[in-house]
Amino acid sequence: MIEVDNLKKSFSGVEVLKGITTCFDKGKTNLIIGQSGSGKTVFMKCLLGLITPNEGTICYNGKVYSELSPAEQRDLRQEMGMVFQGSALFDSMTVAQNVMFPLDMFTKQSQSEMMDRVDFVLERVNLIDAHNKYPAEISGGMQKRVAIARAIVMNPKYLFCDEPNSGLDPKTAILIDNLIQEITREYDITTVINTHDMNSVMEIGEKIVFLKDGYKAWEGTNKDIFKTDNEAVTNFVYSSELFKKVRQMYLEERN
Ligand SMILES: Nc1ncnc2c1ncn2[C@@H]1O[C@H](COP(=O)(O)OP(=O)(O)OP(=O)(O)O)[C@@H](O)[C@H]1O
Repeated sequence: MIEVDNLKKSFSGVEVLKGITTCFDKGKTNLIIGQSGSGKTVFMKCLLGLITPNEGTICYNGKVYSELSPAEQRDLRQEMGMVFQGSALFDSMTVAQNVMFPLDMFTKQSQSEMMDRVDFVLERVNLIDAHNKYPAEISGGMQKRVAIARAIVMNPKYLFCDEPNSGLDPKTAILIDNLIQEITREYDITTVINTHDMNSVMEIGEKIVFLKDGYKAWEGTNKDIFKTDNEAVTNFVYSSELFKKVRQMYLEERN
């Protein structure tokens, strides 16, 4: 679980996060949504320990990050997995080498132990024959699965995904969403996903935090989002005619 209390961040006197309080539950897919420039990336970088907030606290399973020693902060960061926008695989490494990279960097495991773990996570993301392929030789969806395998290879307690569906067709995007949700539940991970994808909001939005101009303007579940009359949320989520119709049908069905 990650608990965020009154988080504030400014750059050159301009406040970008204006006092965010929320929490992200274990075993759930937690989504951060909001318009471009609303502060999603800065928020996620604070959660990753890459940006130091000016005020407020972030508490990871009971441990307040700013109160930890540098060594404890380093240990905590090793409990975090990250799926970057665009996958961010090393082009010159094979799939297996990409996935093994964190184990090689941060553990003292033997080659065979690391290989076993790589086999296990690649199998978990349904990539059994891709070990020796290079990123350029596999599809975007497969690259994303490699990125997920690499993010979970260290058995993280926290998983952060930045726009995990960018560049994928809608069908593949749903497969990736479902895979992230399954893994989150299976390993009881606290997963936080930064997304623009309304399909993800509807499919896997177990907790949604909506940011607007650096504030938390709304939070709730994908079921709540159908019912809310918060204008900022409805303007954002239902900017598409299709989603307006889906919402209308949902509300009619309930009445
Ligand atoms: N290092 C920085 N220095 C100064 N300003 C920054 C820095 N990082 C972000 N900002 C500003 O903070 C605001 C929020 O940016 P952020 O990248 O978090 O938005 P976002 O919601 O992730 O947008 P997008 O959806 O387009 O990625 C923007 O006005 C941006 O210019």
